[in-house]
Amino acid sequence: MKNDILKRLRYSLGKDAGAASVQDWRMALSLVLRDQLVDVWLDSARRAEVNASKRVYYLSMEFLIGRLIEDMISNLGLDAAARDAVEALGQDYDMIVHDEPDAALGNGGLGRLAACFMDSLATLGIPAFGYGIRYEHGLFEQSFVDGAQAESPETWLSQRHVWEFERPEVQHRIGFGGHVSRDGGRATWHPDNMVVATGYDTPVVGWQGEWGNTLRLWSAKPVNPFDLESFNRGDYLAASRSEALARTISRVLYPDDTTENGKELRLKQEYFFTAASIMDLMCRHMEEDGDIRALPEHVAIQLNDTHPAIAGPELVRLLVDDHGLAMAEAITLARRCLAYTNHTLLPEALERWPEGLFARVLPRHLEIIREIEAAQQAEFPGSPHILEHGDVCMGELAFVMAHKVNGVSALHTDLVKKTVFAELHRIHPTRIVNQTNGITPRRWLHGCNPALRDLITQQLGDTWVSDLEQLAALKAKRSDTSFIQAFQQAKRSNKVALSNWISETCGVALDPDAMFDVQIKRIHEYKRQLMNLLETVALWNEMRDDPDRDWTPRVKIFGGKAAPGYVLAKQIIHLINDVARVVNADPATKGRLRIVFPPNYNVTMAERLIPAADLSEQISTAGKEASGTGNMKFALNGALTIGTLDGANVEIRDHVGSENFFLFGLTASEVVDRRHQHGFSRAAIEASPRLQRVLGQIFEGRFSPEDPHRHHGLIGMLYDHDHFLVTCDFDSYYDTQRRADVVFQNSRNWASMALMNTASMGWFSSDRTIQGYARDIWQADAPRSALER
Ligand SMILES: CCc1ccc([C@H](C)CC(=O)N[C@@H]2O[C@H](CO)[C@@H](O)[C@H](O)[C@H]2O)cc1
Repeated sequence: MKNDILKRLRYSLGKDAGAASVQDWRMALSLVLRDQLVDVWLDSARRAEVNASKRVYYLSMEFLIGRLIEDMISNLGLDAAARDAVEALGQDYDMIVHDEPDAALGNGGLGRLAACFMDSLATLGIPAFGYGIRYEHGLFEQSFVDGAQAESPETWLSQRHVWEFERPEVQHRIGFGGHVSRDGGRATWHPDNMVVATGYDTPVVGWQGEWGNTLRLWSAKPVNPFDLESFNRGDYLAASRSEALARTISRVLYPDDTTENGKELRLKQEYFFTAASIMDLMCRHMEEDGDIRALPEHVAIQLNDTHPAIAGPELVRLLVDDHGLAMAEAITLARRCLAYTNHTLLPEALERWPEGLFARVLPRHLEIIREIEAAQQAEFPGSPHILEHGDVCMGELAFVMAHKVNGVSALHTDLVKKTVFAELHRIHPTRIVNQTNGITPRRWLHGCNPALRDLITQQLGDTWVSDLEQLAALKAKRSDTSFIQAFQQAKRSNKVALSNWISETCGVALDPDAMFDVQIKRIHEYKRQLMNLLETVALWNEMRDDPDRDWTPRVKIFGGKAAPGYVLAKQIIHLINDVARVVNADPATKGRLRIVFPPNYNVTMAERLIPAADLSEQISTAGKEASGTGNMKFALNGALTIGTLDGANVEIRDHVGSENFFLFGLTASEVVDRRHQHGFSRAAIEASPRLQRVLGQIFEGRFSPEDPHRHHGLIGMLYDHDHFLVTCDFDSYYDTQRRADVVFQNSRNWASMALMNTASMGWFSSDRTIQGYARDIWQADAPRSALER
């Protein structure tokens, strides 16, 4: 490999070793690795074609991939070889792999789940394509200016993205606007604005490099790139106008992760990638099979939330307008190919597009949606409407056009049946199924936690990496002193590594023997970072009130971005940084309490923080977090969870044992009841002197002397609009934190509880989740699943 790297450096990058930069070495190493995976990739594509096997198409507006170099290395089993080769060339291996920018093509949970699913589909040998958008700019870069979030454009493509292959021959014309003409019964759409979707393919090779799938991301390009006439007239802007307009469609990821923004460009992005993907898979089917009516046998399309829900009308459009099927048959055929995953119950996240906008941008699709609505109403009179109050409801459209709909945790799926789709569930009682989320153990244990990985492999061999339930064998080690010590040592070495990184990047010194208490996720009121912060201030107060008490030293670590337009979430960030500044400067609690908030939380930072965590904060208002996946990553890496009975916390607690989980707070049904009680938050504050004191301090500007009124809005909101019941869960949360303090003081006991978490997380592998989709939704076989091996 050493010579291959030198050869690539010379002939692909035109550099000799003496002149090479870290980036050059990384590119050269990556190109050598790429050579290794192309064979299995192309071979898999050929085999899928020859076997005419059913393909899965995962349509997602987001793929939160992170870095790929380490994934490629470990899936090819080249960890040692790559490190040895790079070190033999006198280079710093960690520096080289850390040089790769994150592919931050997603906001949070939904996007990261899509990335984990791609890894599991390849590891299980299920032929699949991931389809999405090749954003020029991913999720914004976050920095803090005087404690407040500032955003700047993300620039991952400012350098060559070495893992992708541009496919200039894979192009589809995507239309917008215009009108529909009719001759006889046939409709023809005449768009008045076209762009070209060009495919960029990234190979996704599974564990042990036995199968490779494709992530095809679409980039928008103009039909006519350059208007020479305008240029010759000296109107240079006009000359590149069409190019600029076209590129806008795949220019940037919308940074909202819970609020639909109703922007026309967002609708165009959704249609652009969905239409290109549907056209692409139809071409492949017609080339390979040729019988349009056989489509459902060969194609399973999964819609990652409602963002690609236009896939239903688009498929029907092609079947009717291009293939001449009758509307009714086309609708039925399309439904047999489509399935939809719901990821949120938050009303503001459910997409509804104004009919007027639809009529302007997608006139033919609006007609077809009317046909779909009419057919649904005819067959199921009184069924909830897709077209309602002048809006196109994308949730109802996705549901009606899918043969299966799933939630992402048992509690969430239950709530989907009882709330957002209650009526449709009554009409279609077998359509909704549950598929509890999962995470890939390749990135989220084998890759990010070598210390724990090696300890486990020493014990079990390494087949656990693709058969995670084997971890259960470690339960027998919970009273094995030497194993527990080795387990503790692995955690401590991760905490030391993180302490070094935090002191370098944030200039804050951490005590690796303190409890590392971590909350990393998007900033949102329902995730209740605010409650965590209020508990921290209460703890600070009592550490100062009672300095002689044997306090468990705590390090509070926060990480997460707020959607730029989400003012309240940005205020929460500002408050956390304001409190951190005061607490970290307080000699009275020095060495006992530290608060750090490293800016620009992303996948790579999660890989750094999670292995070093002792306590995982999963404290959302019950009924609001559809599943969570960070919760799974923490437990797998030997952290204990403090959490509510929400999302997948419920199933995690069932698997790890209630004795190994710090539960607190109202349940989902208690939340609903409490909300109906008038003045519930004032009553809760009234009943908690501890909370009153903290709210008073913040309100008076104790943590923002330079702007005493800064947090008035936030605190005022808790008195009268505490929609997410921070006030009601505060005391039980505080008490549970104190319980965790006591347990942590018995490090041996804590470690065996942590081991029980790691050992019990096998079921939360995304391999198990994907096998569930393959069995219950796609009817696709998984040739390489552990079961089949
Ligand atoms: C239209 C704006 C928008 C963009 C993204 C979203 C996503 C659905 C939000 C999201 O990421 N949801 C998270 O999905 C995860 C994967 O299933 C779950 O684990 C999280 O609980 C859920 O919040 C909603 C609305």
